[in-house]
Amino acid sequence: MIAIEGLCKDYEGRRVVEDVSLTIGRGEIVAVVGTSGSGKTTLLRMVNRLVEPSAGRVTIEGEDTRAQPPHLLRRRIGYVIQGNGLFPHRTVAQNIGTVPRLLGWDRARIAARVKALLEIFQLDPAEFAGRLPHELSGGQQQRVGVARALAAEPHLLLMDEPFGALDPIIRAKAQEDLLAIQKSFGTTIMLVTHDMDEAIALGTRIAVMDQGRVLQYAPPEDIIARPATPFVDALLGRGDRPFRLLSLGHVRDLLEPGTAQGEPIGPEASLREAFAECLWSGRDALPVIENGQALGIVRREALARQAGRPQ
Ligand SMILES: Nc1ncnc2c1ncn2[C@@H]1O[C@H](COP(=O)(O)OP(=O)(O)OP(=O)(O)O)[C@@H](O)[C@H]1O
Repeated sequence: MIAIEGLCKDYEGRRVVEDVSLTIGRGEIVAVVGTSGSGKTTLLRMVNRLVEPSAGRVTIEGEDTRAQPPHLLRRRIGYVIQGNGLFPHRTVAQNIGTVPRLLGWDRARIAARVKALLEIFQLDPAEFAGRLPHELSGGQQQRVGVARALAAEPHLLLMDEPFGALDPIIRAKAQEDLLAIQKSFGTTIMLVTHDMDEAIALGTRIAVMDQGRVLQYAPPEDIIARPATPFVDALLGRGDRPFRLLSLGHVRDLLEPGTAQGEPIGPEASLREAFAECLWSGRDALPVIENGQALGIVRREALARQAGRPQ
């Protein structure tokens, strides 16, 4: 568990992070959202001591982060920034192997880890290991950046707008990959994002910041259903709330017996996608099919009900 206790940061007498306390459970993904300048990056960087707090403390599994020199602390914590921050004159393999090398892993172990990570991120090692960052697309660079951060198997991964520069399709894929990796490694993730949809899609909990303070720290469904302040409400966007709520659920949740006509949908598709498909195709129900087998239907009326404010 990570405990952030009464964390503050002052720059030239101005407080930019004000008394932030949060606990992050093992394996959680905490998304930090808020307006520009609200202190998100500063908060994140105080966790790995790229920024030293003015007051308060951070503990990881009960150990104060000040118990060891910052450069040693940072070898245990993955860090990914927008635009990936890869070393331009080092190959993909050398970039990914950076922290394991610093930790003194032997060559064979590093090579095996680099190969495994490239495969996880669907980059053929034979083709990509020897390339320089500028020989990759933006999306590939971003994947290498995440692979590098995960190389030494950190328990904690800090991510600052990691997908901000990606187009919507690559971004959705990168988010999917991150969720899959998080599931298989059990990594705890703290992620700063401007994008409320991203926070809702990825976060087990969301911390909403404004002017250095955390206004609400709760699971996405609570933030949507019960925003703590008018600011949180405004950040969510009133017009989008029903759809954001739907994006949290899956077709499997509203599956009913029956048959329906037309293009089917899979049980793992989001309720938002199913509702959009009903509206777009003018159908009252969609057939739900998995691996060629009919499972039942999902009805527009049930989807519309699900989009209403929870009681
Ligand atoms: N090194 C610094 N010296 C002085 N002021 C700073 C420094 N770093 C950040 N700030 C100020 O602290 C405030 C919070 O900045 P921070 O980068 O944490 O915000 P943010 O929420 O991440 O913003 P954005 O979403 O635009 O990246 C801003 O007003 C910024 O100008």
